[in-house]
Amino acid sequence: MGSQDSQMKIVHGEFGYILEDVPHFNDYIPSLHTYPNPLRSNTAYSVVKQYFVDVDDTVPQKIVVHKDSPRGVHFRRAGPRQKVYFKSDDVLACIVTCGGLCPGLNTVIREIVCGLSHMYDVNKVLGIDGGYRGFYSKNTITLTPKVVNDIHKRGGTILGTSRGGHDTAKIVDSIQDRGINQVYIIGGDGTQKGAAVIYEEIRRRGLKVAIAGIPKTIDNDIPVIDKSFGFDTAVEEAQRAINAAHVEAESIENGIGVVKLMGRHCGLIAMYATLASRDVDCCLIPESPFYLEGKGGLFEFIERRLKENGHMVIVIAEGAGQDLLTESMQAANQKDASGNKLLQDVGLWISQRIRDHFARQNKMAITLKYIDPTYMIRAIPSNASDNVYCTLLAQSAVHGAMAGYTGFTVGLVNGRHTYIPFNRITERQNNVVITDRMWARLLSSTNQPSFLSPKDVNEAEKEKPPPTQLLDNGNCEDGRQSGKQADSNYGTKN
Ligand SMILES: Nc1ncnc2c1ncn2[C@@H]1O[C@H](COP(=O)(O)OP(=O)(O)O)[C@@H](O)[C@H]1O
Ligand SMILES: O=P(O)(O)OC[C@H]1O[C@](O)(COP(=O)(O)O)[C@@H](O)[C@@H]1O
Ligand SMILES: [Mg+2]
Repeated sequence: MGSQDSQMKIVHGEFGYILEDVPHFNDYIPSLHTYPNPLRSNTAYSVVKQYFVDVDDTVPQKIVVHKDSPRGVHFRRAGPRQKVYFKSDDVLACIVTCGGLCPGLNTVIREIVCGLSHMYDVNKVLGIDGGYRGFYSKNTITLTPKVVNDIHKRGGTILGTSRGGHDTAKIVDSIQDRGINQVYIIGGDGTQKGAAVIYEEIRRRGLKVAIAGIPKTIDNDIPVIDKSFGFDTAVEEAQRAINAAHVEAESIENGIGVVKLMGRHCGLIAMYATLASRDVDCCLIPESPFYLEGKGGLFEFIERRLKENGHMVIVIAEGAGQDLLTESMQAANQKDASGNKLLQDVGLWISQRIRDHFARQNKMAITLKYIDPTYMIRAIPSNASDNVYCTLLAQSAVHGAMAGYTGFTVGLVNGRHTYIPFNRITERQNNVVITDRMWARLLSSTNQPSFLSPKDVNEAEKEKPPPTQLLDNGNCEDGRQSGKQADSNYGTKN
């Protein structure tokens, strides 16, 4: 490997190889003592050939390549290392969950506690109560394998969560005062930004404290990673609402079922729930503008679909059409404690607009049922495959912290578990790219109008990354600018 960037720990190798590495204690603490990994004598793991990850193992961000394309960006492969930087008895770990709920939070908590205990004989783990503010305003919860044994069967987080309340200095004071030396932070983009500044402060103070993030987002809008835990569970649960809407709609003449799903800025839940269901006639998402009246508008489409089929189902993501909701502007600039914009209820609004339209037209009597399962799809336990996924994420985080890595987020990249620098997952958000094949698949499955003029397509195209995956979005000159580009993300990969 060649030169190293002092700011971002970027290592350049041959043939355009780039490693976007994560920090390590060795970067700022000299002459640290190391210990053999206790897994060497663990009866379950010691029989595995090549159980330990080679120090040079890295994972490419882009897997679609041509014979002459550069090797591109890589991330450090997650997993256990031969040497660890903590003696088991010396570890005092803590876990905190922040931001909105997501299926699988409890599973990740469980597997961090069990991973630390069963793999590394670490038995001092604290739960921080109620998000970041719990570091300085509340007591901690003692977490043992027994305490967390069956929490994966429950929705929510046994630790509680919150928005707002991030005071970096006070959080790091609390970490230092309590003697905590491993911090596991489970949360979304806001939480990971918070984790990044905690790491910076820890490093500034020269503390041997590992900061490990586990990315959480129900919307699946964290870039770089293949998908976020709990997303599949949420999409599955959304099917129940869509089914109910369909049953209601098809049981009555000109029945319309409207289902509002989560997605402030990103329509991935709505898109996948629609693609999975096949009962949906129209899916509306924040990324795709639409209009109601006139030729090519939503009302015209509803009329046509009702004439053809006698019923229809509309799925709308909560962030869709916000620009159209001008009536109640007084709430438009309200924000939550974390600074996230509060949205108007687009489901209620669109339901009323559809009712008004058909009442005014007086040519077709409709019956509309509005179903709002918003919180039901996230306040549930994770499904079986998300449980396994959560387990591997948690174990990756534990292996990384024990091996002395810090300032990283764990994430699945092209099917392999990796350590990703915080900035790569917080610098922008993923979303549906409406000029990509996945959205085309949706349009073709619902046969809904795209609501796009050629001008809109051009606009969307400008925001898109280059047409092949050959250039790495994060590093090609033009790729950094757009917040709306496709990544190697599950949601947008096609
Ligand atoms: N830029 C930031 N710097 C530090 N902390 C942040 C930042 N953005 C959000 N946070 C904190 O992260 C936590 C969760 O953020 P929030 O946006 O509510 O949820 P999510 O992590 O799911 O995006 C909150 O405690 C919030 O104060
Ligand atoms: O009502 P709350 O708790 O603020 O959460 C609702 C919002 O959180 C989200 O689920 C996004 O949260 P995450 O992506 O961080 O999980 C949005 O889709 C939704 O609008
Ligand atoms: Mg967020």
